[in-house]
Amino acid sequence: MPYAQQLADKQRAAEQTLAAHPGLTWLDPVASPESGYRNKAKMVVGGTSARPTLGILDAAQRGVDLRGCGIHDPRLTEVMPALADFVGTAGLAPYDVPTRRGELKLLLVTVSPDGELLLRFVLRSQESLARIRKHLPTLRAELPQLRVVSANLLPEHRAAIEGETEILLGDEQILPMRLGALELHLRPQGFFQTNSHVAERLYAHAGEWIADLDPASVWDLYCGVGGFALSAALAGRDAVSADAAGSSRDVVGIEVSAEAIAAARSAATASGIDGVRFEAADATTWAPGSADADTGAPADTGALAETAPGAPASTSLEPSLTPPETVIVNPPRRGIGPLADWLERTPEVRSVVYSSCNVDSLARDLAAMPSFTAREGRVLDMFPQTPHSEVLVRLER
Ligand SMILES: C[S@@+](CC[C@H](N)C(=O)[O-])C[C@H]1O[C@@H](n2cnc3c(N)ncnc32)[C@H](O)[C@@H]1O
Repeated sequence: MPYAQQLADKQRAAEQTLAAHPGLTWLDPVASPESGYRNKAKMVVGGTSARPTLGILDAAQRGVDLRGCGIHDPRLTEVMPALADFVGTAGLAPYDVPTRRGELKLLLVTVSPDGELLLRFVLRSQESLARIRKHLPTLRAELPQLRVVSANLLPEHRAAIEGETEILLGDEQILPMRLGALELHLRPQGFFQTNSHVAERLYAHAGEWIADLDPASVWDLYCGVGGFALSAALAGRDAVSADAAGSSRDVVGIEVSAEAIAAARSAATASGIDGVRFEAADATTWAPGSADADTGAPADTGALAETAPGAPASTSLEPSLTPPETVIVNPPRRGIGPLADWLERTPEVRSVVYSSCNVDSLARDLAAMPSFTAREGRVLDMFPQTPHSEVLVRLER
């Protein structure tokens, strides 16, 4: 399908799905490079050690090679031969799903906008770790852009991309992801938007809305490695003052993945952005718990569980335990669930910036927040050649 038609279809789909919001002004959609846009390759390894396939499994669970996939950044495609050779050199047996034998399940590779790589071996066990370590210097010599390398353990026989245990294979654990004025940090297990070009536009646009709203306080819920929170902290600062530490805006980022929070904190420190704090918590209980704490009702959240009885509830996160003026949400496809109801009944929150990768759950969540008016919306084509897109909406109470 011609790219212009893809974009027009996505725009129409978003407008139709959100047709219940007549006050919504749609801005021009943000286009992406139509190929080579994906910064991460998730390659299931099949075949044999000598002749591995890197790609997907077919219906019979046999490997299908997709190393030339056109949506991958070309800098990922060009390293695939070296990675396939490494499978043979290190004697890594691809995991065979039908017989449940073998060790190497996936290769996960991310490329930064600067061309550096994060490489992860998803393994059934530690059996092949010594051989990976032994041959890694040769791979690093061949691919000097390899910055972070790790092994992830997925011992169970299940259709998952990765397991919980991560073993670093080298000193570096951070891949810097430079997106315009923002430098984000990616660690092996954190989520990152898959299209760096469009992610840069997404954070910049959200930052423009925050600069325009100019709230004293912002919560970024589902903050991942902190793209929206850091953009919100910098929003409205000019280039000169952005160099100086300190922001008058109080920003809190909440995310369930501790790895992502560690990356967000490290990016804030590296860029000298203070006034922004990141905490690992479940946003759906953390936000209502914090707000309840402010009104004196008992708080029932992990984030507040360490607060001594009778002690001020703000000890863990001073002074942001009162609801903020603006909330940014960027949830997984299922949407924000109970947070829609919390936003609806929390009058301190005057505006919401909602970034959604699923316009159906976005429409459902907005229907649960009738006190807010959707003012502006924008389709950002994060996923060309697929029916998916990112939709950014600005809501005001
Ligand atoms: C679509 S990603 C967005 C991440 C981030 N805003 C960004 O731009 O990279 C959704 C994030 O929500 C996190 N998440 C999922 N459920 C959560 C919850 N209940 N509370 C907090 N974070 C959650 C995931 O770990 C993931 O990082």
